[in-house]
Amino acid sequence: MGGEELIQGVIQDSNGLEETIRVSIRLRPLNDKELAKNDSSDWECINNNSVVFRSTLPERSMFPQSYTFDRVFGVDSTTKQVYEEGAKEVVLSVVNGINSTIFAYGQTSSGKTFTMNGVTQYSVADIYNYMESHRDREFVLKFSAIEIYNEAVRDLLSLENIPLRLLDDPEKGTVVEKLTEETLKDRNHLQELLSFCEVQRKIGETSLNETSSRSHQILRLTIESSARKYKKSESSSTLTATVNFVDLAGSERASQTNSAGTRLKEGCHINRSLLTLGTVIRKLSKGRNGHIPYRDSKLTRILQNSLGGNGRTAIICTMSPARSHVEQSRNTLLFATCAKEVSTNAQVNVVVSDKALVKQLQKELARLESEMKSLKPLPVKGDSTSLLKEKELLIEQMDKEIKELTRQRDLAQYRIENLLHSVGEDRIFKLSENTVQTIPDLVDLDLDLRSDDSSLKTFDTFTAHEENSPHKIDPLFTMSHEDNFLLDSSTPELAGPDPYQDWEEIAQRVHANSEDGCKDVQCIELEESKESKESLNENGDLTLARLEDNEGQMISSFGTNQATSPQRKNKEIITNKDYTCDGFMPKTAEMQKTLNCILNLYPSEQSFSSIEAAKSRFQNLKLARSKSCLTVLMTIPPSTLIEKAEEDKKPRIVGSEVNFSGQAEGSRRKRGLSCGNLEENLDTKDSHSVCSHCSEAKPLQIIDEDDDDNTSVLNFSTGKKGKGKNRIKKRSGSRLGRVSKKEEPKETTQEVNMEEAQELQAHSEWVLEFQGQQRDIIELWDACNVPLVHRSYFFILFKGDPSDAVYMEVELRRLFFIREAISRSINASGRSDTITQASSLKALNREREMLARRMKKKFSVKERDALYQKWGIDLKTKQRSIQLARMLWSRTKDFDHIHESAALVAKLIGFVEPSQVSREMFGLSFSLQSLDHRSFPWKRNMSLPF
Ligand SMILES: Nc1ncnc2c1ncn2[C@@H]1O[C@H](COP(=O)(O)OP(=O)(O)OP(=O)(O)O)[C@@H](O)[C@H]1O
Repeated sequence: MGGEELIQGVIQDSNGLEETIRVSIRLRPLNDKELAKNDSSDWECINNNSVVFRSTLPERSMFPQSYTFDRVFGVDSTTKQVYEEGAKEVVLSVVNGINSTIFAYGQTSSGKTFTMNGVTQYSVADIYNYMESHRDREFVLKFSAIEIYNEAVRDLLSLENIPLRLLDDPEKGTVVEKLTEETLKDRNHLQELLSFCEVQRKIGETSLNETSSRSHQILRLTIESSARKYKKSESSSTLTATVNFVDLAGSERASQTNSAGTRLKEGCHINRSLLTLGTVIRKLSKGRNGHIPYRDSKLTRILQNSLGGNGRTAIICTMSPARSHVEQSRNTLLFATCAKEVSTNAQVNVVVSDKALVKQLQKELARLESEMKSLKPLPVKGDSTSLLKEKELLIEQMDKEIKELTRQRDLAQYRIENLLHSVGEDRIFKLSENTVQTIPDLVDLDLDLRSDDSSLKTFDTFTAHEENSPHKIDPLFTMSHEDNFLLDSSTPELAGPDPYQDWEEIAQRVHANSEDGCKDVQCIELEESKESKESLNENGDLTLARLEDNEGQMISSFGTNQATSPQRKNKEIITNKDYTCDGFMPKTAEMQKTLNCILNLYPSEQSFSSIEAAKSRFQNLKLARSKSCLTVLMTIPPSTLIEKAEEDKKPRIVGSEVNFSGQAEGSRRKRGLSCGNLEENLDTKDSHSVCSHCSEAKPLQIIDEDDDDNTSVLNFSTGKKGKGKNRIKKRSGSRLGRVSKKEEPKETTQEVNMEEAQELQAHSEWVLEFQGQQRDIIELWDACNVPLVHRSYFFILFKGDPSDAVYMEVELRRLFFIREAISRSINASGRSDTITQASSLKALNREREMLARRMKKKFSVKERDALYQKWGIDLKTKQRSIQLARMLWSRTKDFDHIHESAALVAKLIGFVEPSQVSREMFGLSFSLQSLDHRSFPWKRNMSLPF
């Protein structure tokens, strides 16, 4: 074999030859001993394929047992026949590149060695004959021989008796490590080696003093054949195959050997290999499913390819015909029967030359490269690691964010709860304020039943609420709620539950109804809006007409700190509508219309159907509560004022009239506005009697004021520290007049004078107190940025009547509270130097809006309707309450939340007990129980216009 054509690999033909193991039976002749013992044969080969057991015993002779195999050789058969018909075909497959194996299986001294030696010789002869007959091809023969004894592998070509290890080769399967493999030079060389192996085996057996083979012998002849090449550049394929000649040890069982000690151990090992061989054959005979225990013995492991694998196999089972060996013979036949069923898949093993292999490998490499290009590159380990770390960091960061957001959410929820809580308190407070400012408009209508006690109770309730509230109100939010009413002069936003889906429809109906009632008033108002300016310019001192100073300029210092500077009041004009006379006028007019509507809505039998009736009653009743409020109610309609003023061009008796006309005459003297004055001015018919109240208390001297003493609505509402002394003096006069009118005649003039003196003294003290409170309130309005609307309302309603004390007190308390809250807020921010009050209030407004939005979302329509039903408010009541609230709101624009107002009205007028008004309804933090109905005694007697 040339060195340039090294065998690099074996390629098996995919189209293998599947066949079963060729099984032959050979009966040896009776040997001399057997013949001597007349150990006659019970076996008869009836044909070339069957052997029959015929017992010589009469009782068994009738039941012959027949065994059929590929070939059965009788005692007369020669080894050549056995080889030719039982092994040659299989053996010579090796020259065609197919592995082959010839087994000799049988009991001891059955003729295995005898037969196998002959078969090997014939095979070698035939192989060489084949080689010689195929000169066009080159053949390489290699020979190796091993012996397996006691599961030890021995190299028969080696003189050293060293056990060899078995190795697993991926291509060749199990190989014997360091096995001598002789390349045969010629057939003689092979014969010498065969002889040597025989000697080696016999030497071993001789050492054991045994005549029979106790070991397995495997002679292996490998043949590489290739087409003979004529040019060095030519490449050719090579066929390579191995033929194994296996002479097994005797198959008898250990028990049958009657051996012990070494013999027993030997027998066990022999049996181990033979038993494993039998198991493998038996399993293979049933198919290749399941585990085949090739590795359970050295024999089966080495012959794995020959047993049901890539190769052709022939088994020659030798048997003794002696009757004494019947059982062993039967076992041999059973093994042969199983082996007959085993199929193999012989394939041609093509050895590719290095060049062909390189070429083939290059082709394969190109194909693989093409496939790799079409595949996406897998991520490198380093990249995937960094990516993993990146994602872990991201997850960690997201976890942190989630925790932070969760914390913020909890904090926000807590804050919102506090807000709602505080809003509830504030809302009640605000409602209380509304009650003070708006409901009193209704309250004042019920002149018969009002008392100082009721108002005081109301005030007490509010005070107690503020002082005894179990809730700690956050100043910041409290302030924001406060300013919800105080700081926002715009039309209040409908926040919170809005149960009035049919609002517009209802409103239109109500509006129509109310407009009917207010038609006259509105008509007058239209006239008034036009005439009032003229009259203002002409007269200048009516309640709502005092909008310009002596030079005719608008006073524009509402709601600003500048308002406290009298020097600037006539010089600056604020263009903002809400803070100018133009902005103030409609609001005041709206309020006035509302009040008029309320008056008109009351039935005549309740003495409130007409202003005249009310005025008449007023003149005859003792004003126990806010006289100024009532007076405003009775005198606010400017048209009426104007009408009365125009009608009474004639000189007035009272000092105010004198002053009025005096101003018309160009005098710079002005008069303070007081309820009494207005009342007196308006009531032309009864002017004398009313004025007599004032005149009794020296009204003429007191009412007259200096030119600079501006105590008009604008001055008061804008926070100007007007000299209210004269006005208060005038009030004291009214008070005195009222008192004197209601009092019974005194028994003596002295007692009367004493009482009057005491009362005068008390009233003087109140006047001073009121004046001080007024100054404080004005300052606080500025400090708290109280809108003009509120200032105006307050001014109109409370003008120094002793019964106004509670309202003054409430206003002061609230303003103090707001100012303190603002201060705390600014201080809490730590940036008092940079954060202005305005910015703080702006922030609070934002919070208020946020809160309002939240409240707005609180209930759905269905939920609200369900609540109405739950609270026993039927649709009619609901609509009526809505009507009233709508009317009030549309006129005054002073309700922050119309729905709340409506509900409050509905509750307080007696449809439902106030105690049933829950926080759910108003979005308040606690029940309106604090607004105990005793605080609103008017409701028991008040009849609503529906
Ligand atoms: N077909 C045969 N014709 C004539 N003699 C035979 C035949 N077969 C075997 N013998 C003889 O029988 C004897 C035993 O044969 P052999 O040694 O081959 O048996 P064996 O099966 O190999 O026994 P062991 O397993 O103990 O080696 C030998 O003397 C052999 O010459």
